[in-house]
Amino acid sequence: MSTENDISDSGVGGSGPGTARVSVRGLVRSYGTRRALDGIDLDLGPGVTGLLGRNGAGKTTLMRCLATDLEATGGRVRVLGRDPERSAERTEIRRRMGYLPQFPSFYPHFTVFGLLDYMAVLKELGGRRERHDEVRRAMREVDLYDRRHSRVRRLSGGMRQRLGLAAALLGGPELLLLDEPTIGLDPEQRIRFRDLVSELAVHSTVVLSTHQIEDVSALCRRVLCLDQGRVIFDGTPGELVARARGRVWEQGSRPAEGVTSWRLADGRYRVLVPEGVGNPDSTERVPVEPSLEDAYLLITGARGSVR
Ligand SMILES: Nc1ncnc2c1ncn2[C@@H]1O[C@H](COP(=O)(O)OP(=O)(O)OP(=O)(O)O)[C@@H](O)[C@H]1O
Repeated sequence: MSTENDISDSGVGGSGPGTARVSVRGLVRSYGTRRALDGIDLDLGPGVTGLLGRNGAGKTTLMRCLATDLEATGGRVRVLGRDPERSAERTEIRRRMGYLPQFPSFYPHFTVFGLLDYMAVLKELGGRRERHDEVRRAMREVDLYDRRHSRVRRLSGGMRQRLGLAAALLGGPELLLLDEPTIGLDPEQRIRFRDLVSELAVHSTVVLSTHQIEDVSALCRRVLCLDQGRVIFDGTPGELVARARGRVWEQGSRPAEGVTSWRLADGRYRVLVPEGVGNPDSTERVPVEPSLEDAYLLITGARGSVR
């Protein structure tokens, strides 16, 4: 019989409750009277899971609970087989996890190398030589090695984001929590990021909270959509897209209210028809294959014209 500690050490496994790196039951997190998370159940194994949801849906709150940065108000959380409410176990989780917060902040006067080395010390990564090797590896992974002597305050926004990612990668974490990691990255760096995360996710569990639907399409085997602190979809990107089939159209004129629509570059309109609403009334409408973004907008109940 496997125990929770076996799980964390196994390095492999699916996403059932017995083998999960992250296991959450009935998680509630409130801020005062506002319930940001309202009963989340979740088991995550290796691979990349995308976390989608509108602003305020609860994504960052969930990430912070998994990162041991916020305590749950109710429910049960296990990360890498450990209980974040127990001090010693919390420390062990932090040692074995990488976390890129939504708004990472750094000491501006440190150099890139100095800052990462400092974080590696806090993570208790090996002796001096091993630690420095690991810092160099992380800098190369995010293409910051040439900037290792630069002060943090002199880095561009995208470079700072990559610095945060390098910090999260230190020590080869079994669990990587990335909260909007590709904000500010140029297309070349974004591709590099996807390649890196995809490679890591062969053995690690990666949770990617993002508004960049293309990143989810490119990287995620599994997608969770949150709405008002609840999981409203849990499945593959393909299953999410399948739900939108027959509900996406293009037409020449702006549709009546009650559907989501926006004007395209060629002057036509893309129209998303939610369940329970009749199809568009235009005779020149054409059904089109939904994208993941269409499916996401439909499931989160976007309404009205997007201008
Ligand atoms: N520190 C806080 N104090 C009070 N309320 C908070 C706090 N942090 C978040 N909230 C509230 O909790 C809810 C969920 O916020 P959260 O930041 O988790 O959403 P999110 O899905 O990450 O949003 P975004 O996409 O805008 O980053 C929101 O209603 C938000 O206003």
